[in-house]
Amino acid sequence: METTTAKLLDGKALAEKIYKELAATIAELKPKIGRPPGLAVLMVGDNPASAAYVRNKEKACAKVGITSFGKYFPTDITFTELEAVIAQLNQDEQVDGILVQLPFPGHLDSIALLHQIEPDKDVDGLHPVNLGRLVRSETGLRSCTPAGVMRLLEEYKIPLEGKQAVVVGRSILVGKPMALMLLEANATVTIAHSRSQDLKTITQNADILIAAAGLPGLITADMVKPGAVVVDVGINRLTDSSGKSRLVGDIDFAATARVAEYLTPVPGGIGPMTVAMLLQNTVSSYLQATNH
Ligand SMILES: NC(=O)c1ccc[n+]([C@@H]2O[C@H](COP(=O)([O-])OP(=O)(O)OC[C@H]3O[C@@H](n4cnc5c(N)ncnc54)[C@H](OP(=O)(O)O)[C@@H]3O)[C@@H](O)[C@H]2O)c1
Ligand SMILES: Nc1nc(=O)c2c([nH]1)NC[C@@H]1CN(c3ccc(C(=O)N[C@@H](CCC(=O)O)C(=O)O)cc3)CN21
Repeated sequence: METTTAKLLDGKALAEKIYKELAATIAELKPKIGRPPGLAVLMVGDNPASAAYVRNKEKACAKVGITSFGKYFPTDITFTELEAVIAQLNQDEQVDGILVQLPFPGHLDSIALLHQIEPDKDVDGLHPVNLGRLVRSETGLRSCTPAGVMRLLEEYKIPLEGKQAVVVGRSILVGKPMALMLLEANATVTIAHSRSQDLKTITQNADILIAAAGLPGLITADMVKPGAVVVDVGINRLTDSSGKSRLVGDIDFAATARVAEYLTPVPGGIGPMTVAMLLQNTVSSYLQATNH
C-alpha cells in the first residue's frame, strides 16, 4: 500500500523568523524610547515543567532584546503577598508585560490573581477584558498559544474560511480562545471536551483538527479525516522504564502523519510559537505604552 507523509508545520522555524523581526524592531526603537521592552514572569513553587518553560522564555527574551524580570516565589507565599507583587508590576514603567505561570499550587486562586493584572500588560491575554475583546473581535492582547496556532496556519497559507474546525479542549488558556479565533477566521467550529460523546465521530469531520487536552495518545489516526490539517497543542512529558523522559503531544504522530496533509510536531510545533507570541505581545504592549 502506498503511504504518504504529512507536511510538517514547523513552529520552531517560524518562531526564529519572528524573533529576528522583533529583534530588528527593538534595535530600531530602543534608542528612541530610551529603554528596552520588559517582561515579568511570575512563578510560584518548583514545578519542573513550568521551570523549563520559564527558562525558554528567558532565553528567547535575551535573544531579541527584551529584559526579563523573573519572579520566583515559594509554594507557601500568600495570596495577599502575590497581589502586592502584581500591584507593583502594574505600576513599574520598565515592565510592559506580566505573565503568571500556571498552574498554581492548590491553595492560591490563580483566576482571582489574573484579574489584578493591568489589561494592557496582560501579555497572556487571560484577563476578562482581553478575553472580552476577543469575543467581540476587537483588537487586544490575545492568548499566546491559540494566537501561535493561527500565525502558523497563516504562514502555511492554510485556508480556514468555511472549513470544519474541531477543537478538543475548552480551557481558558487554550481551547476556548482557540475556538473563538477560528470562528473569527470564518471556520465552522465545534468544541469537544471530556463529556463529549463519541469523540471519534466528531474529529473525523474535521478539516482542521486542534488537539489541546493534555492526554498522550488521545487522537489516533482512525479519528483523523484523510487530508486534514492537524495541530497538536498537547505537551506531555513521558518517562520510559530506563528513566529517560521525552515530550509527546496528544496525537499519535507516526500514524497520523500517514493520514493528514499537514501536522505539527512535538516538540518544535506550537510550544515555540507560544513563546514567540508572548514576546510579540510584549513588544506590542511596549509600543502602545510608549505611543509608537
Ligand atoms: N504548546 C503549548 O505552548 C501549550 C500551551 C498551553 C498548554 N499546552 C498543553 O496543552 C494541553 C492542554 O492544556 P490546557 O491548559 O488547556 O489543559 P486543561 O486546562 O487541563 O484542559 C484540558 C481540556 O481537555 C479536555 N479533555 C480532557 N480529557 C478529554 C478527553 N478524554 N476527551 C476530550 N477532551 C478532554 C478537558 O475537558 P473538561 O473541560 O471537560 O475537563 C479540558 O477542557 C496540555 O498538554 C498542556 O501542557 C501546551
Ligand atoms: N500563564 C501561562 N501561559 C502559558 O502559555 C502557559 C502556562 N501558563 N503554563 C504552562 C503552559 C505550557 N506552555 C508551554 C510553552 C512553551 C513550551 C515550549 O517551548 N516547548 C518546546 C520544548 C520545551 C522543552 O523541551 O521542554 C517545544 O518545542 O514544544 C511548552 C509549553 C505555556 N503554558
